Amino acid sequence: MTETTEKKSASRKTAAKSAGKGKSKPATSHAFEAEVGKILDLMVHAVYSDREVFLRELISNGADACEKLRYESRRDDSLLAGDPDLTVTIHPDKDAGTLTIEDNGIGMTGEELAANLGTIARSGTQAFVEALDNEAAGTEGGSGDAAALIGRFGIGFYSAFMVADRVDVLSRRAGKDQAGNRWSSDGRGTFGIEPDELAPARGTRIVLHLKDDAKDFLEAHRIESIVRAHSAHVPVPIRLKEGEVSREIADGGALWLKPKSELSDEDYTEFYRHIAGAWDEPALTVHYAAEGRQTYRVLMFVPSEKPFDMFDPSRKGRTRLYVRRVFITDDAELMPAYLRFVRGLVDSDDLPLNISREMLQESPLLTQIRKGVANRILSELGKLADKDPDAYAKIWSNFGPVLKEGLYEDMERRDTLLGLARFHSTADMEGWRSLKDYVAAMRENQTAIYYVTGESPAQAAASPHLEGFRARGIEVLVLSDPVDHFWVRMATGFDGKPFRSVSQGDADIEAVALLDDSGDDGDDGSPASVATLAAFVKQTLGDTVKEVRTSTRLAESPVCLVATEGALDRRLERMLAKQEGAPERSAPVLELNPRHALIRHLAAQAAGQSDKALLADASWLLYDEACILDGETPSDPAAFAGRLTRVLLAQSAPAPEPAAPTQE
Ligand SMILES: Nc1ncnc2c1ncn2[C@@H]1O[C@H](COP(=O)(O)OP(=O)(O)OP(=O)(O)O)[C@@H](O)[C@H]1O
Repeated sequence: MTETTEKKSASRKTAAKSAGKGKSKPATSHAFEAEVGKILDLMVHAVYSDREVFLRELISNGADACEKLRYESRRDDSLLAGDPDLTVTIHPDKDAGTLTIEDNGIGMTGEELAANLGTIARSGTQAFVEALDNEAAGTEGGSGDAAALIGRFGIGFYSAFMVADRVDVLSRRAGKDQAGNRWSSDGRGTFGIEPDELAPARGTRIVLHLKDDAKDFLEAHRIESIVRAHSAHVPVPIRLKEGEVSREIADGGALWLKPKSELSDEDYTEFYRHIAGAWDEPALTVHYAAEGRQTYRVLMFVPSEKPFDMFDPSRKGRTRLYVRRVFITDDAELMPAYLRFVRGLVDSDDLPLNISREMLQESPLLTQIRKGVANRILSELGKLADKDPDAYAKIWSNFGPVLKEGLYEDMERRDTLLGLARFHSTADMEGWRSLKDYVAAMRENQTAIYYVTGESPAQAAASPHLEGFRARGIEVLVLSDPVDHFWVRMATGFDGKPFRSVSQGDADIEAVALLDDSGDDGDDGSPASVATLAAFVKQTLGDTVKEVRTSTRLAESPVCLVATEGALDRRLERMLAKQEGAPERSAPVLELNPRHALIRHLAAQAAGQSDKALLADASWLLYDEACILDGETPSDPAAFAGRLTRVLLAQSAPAPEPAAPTQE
């Protein structure tokens, strides 16, 4: 169990326990969970122009409650007794100043009222509250940018407090002899629960005592237009009750059964918002019927904004499974974890209606559906990438880090996913390059797809390892998502070209011509003396480095560190070193740039009769410099400072008399 879920269920239990007590005493007051308090505070003080969204949220909850009852009634149809037509009814009462939203769905017991309407129900909510805290820190009263946050987050039941200064929830669980209860609150810190037989015979009645500035929500035309805009396609009919007369204002027809030609973008957007509990537009809509070995309909959406729970440790998706229009569960994990940001539903004609949620995991029919849907989503993403690269790039910037998890989790679809992957690269730091683009732009004699890793694109791009690649016009992919470290080690390549880190093994790029070789006089120092220097440096550094050698990957810097062939990437190693039980870090290779003035100068000294103690200091300084370029600090700052002082002193000393041996 993660920390959040642990906390959540603990607080749910406490709330449920105190509610249980509440039943024996007439009205008990309970404190809201701290996080709820924050959300409520936001709702009560909301200066949010779209506050009509509360109605969509309450209708959505009512419809969900009806769908849950429809599911349970398959095993026990007595649950529907006397009232089989599931509906959500909206009832404005101008005299009382109340707006009532009632459903005859599953209902809640007293315990459930306390647990569901006193604590945080959703996994993303914790992240929402954190985002809220950050906003509040920077804004007056926290309501300015908070409004934008409300818009990004499906706000749920608590949104009622945007328009009401008191909310009563009367509810009775479906089933024989269930007691009715009333939950009541002004949204300021506490709520009460008491037994109340005025609760509906089955389901939930939510009575909003509207604030003075929210009385326009009592107008029938206003309600109708909100329902048309936000709730026309919830899969349960909606009725409007004026006085004693009631009429249907939305028919509850399953939108996904309708042909695409009859549906507009607005219809899809509204339905997406209902099913995803979101407020953005879908960035991609996938709607189709599969016919063949089995028949099912699919309506899936890729959001245009990141859901708050995208990196929740549970990695669970929230797609819904229906069987012949009956909602079964949103926990069937229809999508592989790396597509968990996709929202929507599958409606199967062939699964048995009485399938239990437990049996779903083993169902071969469902396995087939899962496979078909994931393939289809990936192929639709691919089509979008071809047809509208900008729209696809937006999806990739939001969900690329999640999709990339598939590169090491889903071997079967790895090539498809590599085709969908986009990267920043040294050829285009802002935009997105595909591997196809990369391969097309490869230089003559280039044999591999090169990448550099770093904590940010800017940091990765500043790496000295890139110099030789830049000088040869070789494009390098910039990998800066934590997930990159994992897939890139396992990827076998793309289009027959292996992936290679620029900071690992032999750079292997000599065969690629320099873009501008006018500055290159072909003089690599004297190869013999650089080799002598390399041998001297290796002898001085001992086991600190595996090897010292001349480099092709450097152009401007004198030195750099690289990992040996087959070892872990140095950045990954450093990242892992912070964790417990990490493997010991392996000794790197120190590479010297034979064209660099400093290396040439030192090579000459190594070959001549110079002061070897000073050259040893310089050797260590070269190593320290390489560490610094690699983003690390010298491991022994005092020794580093000592060497630096001695070398600088020798530089500024007058004539090069035979130098006195330096004292260690
Ligand atoms: N009309 C209702 N009938 C039965 N249960 C309800 C009703 N309204 C709310 N609930 C319960 O209260 C919980 C919290 O509702 P809330 O709207 O805050 O979040 P949510 O509905 O879980 O989130 P989302 O809107 O994203 O599905 C629900 O999950 C549900 O269990």
